Amino acid sequence: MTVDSTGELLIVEGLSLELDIGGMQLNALRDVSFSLRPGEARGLVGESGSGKSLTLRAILGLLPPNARITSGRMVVAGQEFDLTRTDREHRRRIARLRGSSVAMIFQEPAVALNPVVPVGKQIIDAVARRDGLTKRAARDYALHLMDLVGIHDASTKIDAYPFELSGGLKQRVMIAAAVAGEPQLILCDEPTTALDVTVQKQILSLFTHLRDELHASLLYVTHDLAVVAQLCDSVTVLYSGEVMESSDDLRAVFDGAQHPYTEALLRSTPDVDRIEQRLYSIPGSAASLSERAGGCQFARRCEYARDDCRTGAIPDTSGTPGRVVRCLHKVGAPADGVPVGGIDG
Ligand SMILES: Nc1ncnc2c1ncn2[C@@H]1O[C@H](COP(=O)(O)OP(=O)(O)OP(=O)(O)O)[C@@H](O)[C@H]1O
Repeated sequence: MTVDSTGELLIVEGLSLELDIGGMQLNALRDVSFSLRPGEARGLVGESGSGKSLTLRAILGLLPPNARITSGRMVVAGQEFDLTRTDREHRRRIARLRGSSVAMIFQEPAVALNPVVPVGKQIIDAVARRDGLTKRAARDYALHLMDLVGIHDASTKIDAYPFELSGGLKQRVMIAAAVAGEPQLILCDEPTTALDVTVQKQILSLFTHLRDELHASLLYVTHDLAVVAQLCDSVTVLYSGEVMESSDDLRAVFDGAQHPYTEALLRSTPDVDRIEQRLYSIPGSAASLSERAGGCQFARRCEYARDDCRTGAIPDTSGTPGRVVRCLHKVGAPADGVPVGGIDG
């Protein structure tokens, strides 16, 4: 496996992105950085609109036409990319990553699967992109992949059309096609959101299984910290296009979130061990792209916010290697024992 000299499989550094909306250039991502070791699963967490999908799309070179990367560097499997480049050579290099080192699993199988082609053929086509496989070997390998992703009667299902399969099975087909190229890195964009709870659990177990089988790294986008707890080793929390908190050690965040937004997210995540609990709901809503101001983006909803949070860039105040906390008044810091406005506010 090729990795960066630092031992990381993926490094995203200083990714900033603007969207052209009605002629206005609006910041959608600002200085987003994180990395992933071989075999690691990192959760990329945040509410709707926080920039999770745009981050994945920037890595894959699949951005919408009105998006422009204004800064950012990426290293994938030892290859370096200046993400601000848009020339053909750069686009070709990034496109080459897709289907080889990097695979993407989308939220909606309907988007990724062709409705008029049998699912088996779609997996075989993905398999056939690998060098030197005969038709027969590609079919056998497709059957193996279907088995790997838990499609038990693969020899029957291989000829089915997507509409003949349940949502969970379609998701498994999409995953089989995505891993056909034996990717080192799998990017997942909320792949269980459209599924019911039981199937969600099965698909999450499948990802754990695939990680073990393929030794792949996962970058898993979700709004749900409970999913991250189940699947991931590390976490990066996004809010309004900026990293609020990030840790190579997931446990450290669950045991002691330092950013008020992470703490609020944890308080609003159901705990299966406590049935009779009232879930916390973060007051207010995130600013729209055009309303985003300087300072900490979360300040307008933050119980701990003070005047200094609303101006200037917010530095990383973590002081711990492998951890980032962009907050001037961290949760649990001595001066912040009592949140401004009180705990019930
Ligand atoms: N092509 C686009 N044109 C205009 N606005 C866009 C475009 N793509 C994304 N946005 C906006 O950029 C912000 C970030 O979008 P993104 O899809 O990355 O969020 P997300 O965290 O993945 O949200 P969700 O969980 O709802 O998918 C949102 O406010 C979204 O509406």
